[in-house]
Amino acid sequence: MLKKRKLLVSYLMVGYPDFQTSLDAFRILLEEGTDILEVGFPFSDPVADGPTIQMAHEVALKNNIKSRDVFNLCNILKKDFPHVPFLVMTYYNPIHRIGLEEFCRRAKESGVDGFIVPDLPPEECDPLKEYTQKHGLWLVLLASPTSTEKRLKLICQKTDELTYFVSLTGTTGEREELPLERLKEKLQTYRSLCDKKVVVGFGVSKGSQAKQIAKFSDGVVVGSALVKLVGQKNLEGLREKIQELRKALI
Ligand SMILES: O=P(O)(O)OC[C@@H](O)[C@@H](O)c1c[nH]c2ccccc12
Repeated sequence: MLKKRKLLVSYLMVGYPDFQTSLDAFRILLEEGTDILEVGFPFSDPVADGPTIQMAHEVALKNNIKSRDVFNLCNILKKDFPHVPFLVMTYYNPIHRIGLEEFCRRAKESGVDGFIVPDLPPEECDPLKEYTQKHGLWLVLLASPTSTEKRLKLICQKTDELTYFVSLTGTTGEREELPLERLKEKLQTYRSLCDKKVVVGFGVSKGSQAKQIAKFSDGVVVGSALVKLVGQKNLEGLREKIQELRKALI
């Protein structure tokens, strides 16, 4: 299902700054050649997120965005973009609260292809994986520069289709400088252990950064830079940003 070119994974939050604007914005990501859509699910305690995305969680919750809205948005967009994988990015708590099987069932029904759950460690993913497998959903796991070799092997074994490699320790958010040399080494280690695809996220906001990272990975994830533009209701700027990133990954 994944294209051969370098992958552009784009993240936005459902319901930020309001449901309709987020729907229009997700559509722009798809129209401009996003390879994997990362669909943000609002949560009250988003510990891995920096200020830009924290604010998006907060506003979406104030807008009373619920799981029903997240799945509804996926359902609407999937009809027009059936070949793009949709990954719901959510903390574990909402999945647990709704129920693992129920969450998977409703996701599948809405055209969702899988999940990224940043606070679910590989050692603890089996209960959820039982149901993702049953429903044919991916569970994409995260690796970080501090993951040990033993852990990287486990992540590779458990993750579906691709690995989300976090570029740095810390929270999401744009960065002027990324630790590219260290990242390159870490990715070389991971790729010697694992032949699944690897995309790199955290801190990427510019075409030039995406281009450099794509030299030693299968693609990049971009979140905060896009969320910021949507928060300003700057959808033309969003379209230009995606075009810039897409072009850098040719
Ligand atoms: O915002 P950034 O730095 O561009 O990073 C991508 C990120 O936003 C997205 O993948 C994401 C949003 N929330 C998360 C929580 C944990 C890990 C990753 C994420």
